Amino acid sequence: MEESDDERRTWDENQIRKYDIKMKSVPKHSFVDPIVMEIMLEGRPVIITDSKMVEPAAKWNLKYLARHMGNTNCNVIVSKDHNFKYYDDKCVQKAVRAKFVPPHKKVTMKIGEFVDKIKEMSPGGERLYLQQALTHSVGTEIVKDFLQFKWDYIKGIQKEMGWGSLTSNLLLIGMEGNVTPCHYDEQENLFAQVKGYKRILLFPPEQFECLYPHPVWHPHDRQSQVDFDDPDLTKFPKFANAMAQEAIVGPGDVLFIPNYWFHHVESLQNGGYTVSVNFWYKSKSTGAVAYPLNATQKMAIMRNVEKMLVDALRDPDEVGPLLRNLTLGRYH
Ligand SMILES: CC1(C)c2ccccc2-c2ccc(C[C@@H](CC(=O)O)C(=O)C(=O)O)cc21
Ligand SMILES: [Zn+2]
Repeated sequence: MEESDDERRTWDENQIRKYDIKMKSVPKHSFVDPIVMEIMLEGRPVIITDSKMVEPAAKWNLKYLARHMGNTNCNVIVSKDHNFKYYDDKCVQKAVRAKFVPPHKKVTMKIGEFVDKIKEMSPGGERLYLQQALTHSVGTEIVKDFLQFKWDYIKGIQKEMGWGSLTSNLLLIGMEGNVTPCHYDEQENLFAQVKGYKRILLFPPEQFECLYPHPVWHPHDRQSQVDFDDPDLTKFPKFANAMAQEAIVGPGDVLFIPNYWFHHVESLQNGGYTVSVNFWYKSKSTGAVAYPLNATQKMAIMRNVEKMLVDALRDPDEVGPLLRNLTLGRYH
């Protein structure tokens, strides 16, 4: 497609994927409104408008990025369909590796090649998703823009929220219609939308039981097993009770995705390519644990139990039977 500066000023319903999920809207407020920090301090998502947090990135269109990131070898995910279901090939135990079929492949390419490929995207053809950590190596102009982000505002949030260090910023360039299926991360996330529109469905940790994440030792650790395009309500009956909080973000919007909150992310269909920059932070150290524990702490406990069991049993296939023997008929 031609580099059109008159990018879509807005979006419409038929660009949104239709899922059979009950949903309500994520609150949206200007960065000057004190309610933004109130909502964030409650550990709830909020869309922050007009912050100009990553304003210097507004000029990051494909032409500009190709010109200033030309020599960077970028990580690009190639998928045969619209889903980009993250997997971690490092933790794949050999037993599991044999059965695991990676849903996409990871390649590196120069951004110029990436730009040419997404221009020739054919419907039903393979899709690309560039995700590149923003480090000093992406080129001096890009680094210059990055240093001109509103770091005083960003650091103000980090301090008030008591977060740990900024662990990484990912530059994400997605093709229209790309989907990152429902998953959670173990970090706080300030998700800045730079170009194009994305729709995010968020679910609180309390809905863990409705979203059935893969076992911790599985390559798809942290990802929901439920296929939103075709949910199997026999295997995952509680998915019918899931209630999403929907956020549609466009250029200049920043979405707070709290630690351990499940999120499904889609680049709107027929909306052109999208550019996002995320800011992942280590979460606040739990410190003195208050009882009753909250859902996030219980998810962390469940992760530790699974890790301990797979270490103790060695064979991942023995974890299920042992947990069933432990709980069925005894704990309910
Ligand atoms: C799917 C993809 C490209 C990927 C493949 C393989 C390994 C890692 C990742 C990865 C990590 C983060 C995102 C950004 C975002 C989702 C979105 O914007 O699409 C999101 O989930 C977040 O900011 O937390 C996207 C990806
Ligand atoms: Zn994520």
